[in-house]
Amino acid sequence: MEKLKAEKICKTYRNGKEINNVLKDIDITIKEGEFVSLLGPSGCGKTTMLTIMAGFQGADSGCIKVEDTVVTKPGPDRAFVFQGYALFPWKTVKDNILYPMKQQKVSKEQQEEKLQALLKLSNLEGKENLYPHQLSGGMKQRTAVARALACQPSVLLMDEPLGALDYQMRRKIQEDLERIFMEDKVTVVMVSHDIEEAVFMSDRVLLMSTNQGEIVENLEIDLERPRRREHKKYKEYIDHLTDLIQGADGEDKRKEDSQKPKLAV
Ligand SMILES: Nc1ncnc2c1ncn2[C@@H]1O[C@H](COP(=O)(O)OP(=O)(O)OP(=O)(O)O)[C@@H](O)[C@H]1O
Repeated sequence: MEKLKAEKICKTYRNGKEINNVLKDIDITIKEGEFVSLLGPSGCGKTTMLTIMAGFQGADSGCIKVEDTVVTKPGPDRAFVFQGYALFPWKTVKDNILYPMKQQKVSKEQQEEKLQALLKLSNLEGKENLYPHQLSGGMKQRTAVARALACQPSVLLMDEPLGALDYQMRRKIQEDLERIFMEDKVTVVMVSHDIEEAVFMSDRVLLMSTNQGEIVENLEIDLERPRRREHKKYKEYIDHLTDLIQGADGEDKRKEDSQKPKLAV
């Protein structure tokens, strides 16, 4: 079943006289329960696409649909995890996770039930009364994901969710998040510029180019979960995407790309 659809999304930013055509006619379809990464070089429009999906800003033309409902503004059907986590520093782990449920006027009983399930799922049991400054980067990240899942969103949108973590911690949290999403089965769109992370986490990787956000590769990651980094195919996927990104850096390749028909994915 189709969960989220971006249809012919166009977005141009204007700074004074300067015009920046960031996205042109971008089509993306994401299935229920699918984990899709938007990968690409800095400035290619990944975050712009994600914030349009979230309803934080509108497209100039085209539309976003979640289960056939057109997105016009942010809503509880789409949870967003920001790069810096955006936890409330004055609230404990527990109160951060409860916050969206209170906003949604979920009953006290259900709040408690969901809280316990999320603490367990996110491996945060025993940490519920700590404040964000008392947590490690990984715990903050898991709290942010638990809070995002609290309202059972249709779609989870994550912008470079592990960007603030060091290499070792990133790998550990990738595995934690994989386990969470294997259980929760939420539909996820993640922005990343880390090729390995995109391959590890995703069912499908969409590679965007700086040529108006054009999607130059739609790569299904056909590997069983939990993923194994030593798998031969895992390395092949990474090498394939690395080659494409390095190739796309060349001006000639970009010109060639712009003449190819667009991928609708
Ligand atoms: N609010 C804005 N006003 C004007 N220009 C913007 C705005 N937001 C983004 N841009 C420009 O649009 C282009 C795409 O930005 P975007 O943040 O979507 O890229 P990105 O692929 O997410 O980059 P990165 O990986 O570096 O975060 C960039 O050239 C950026 O400078």
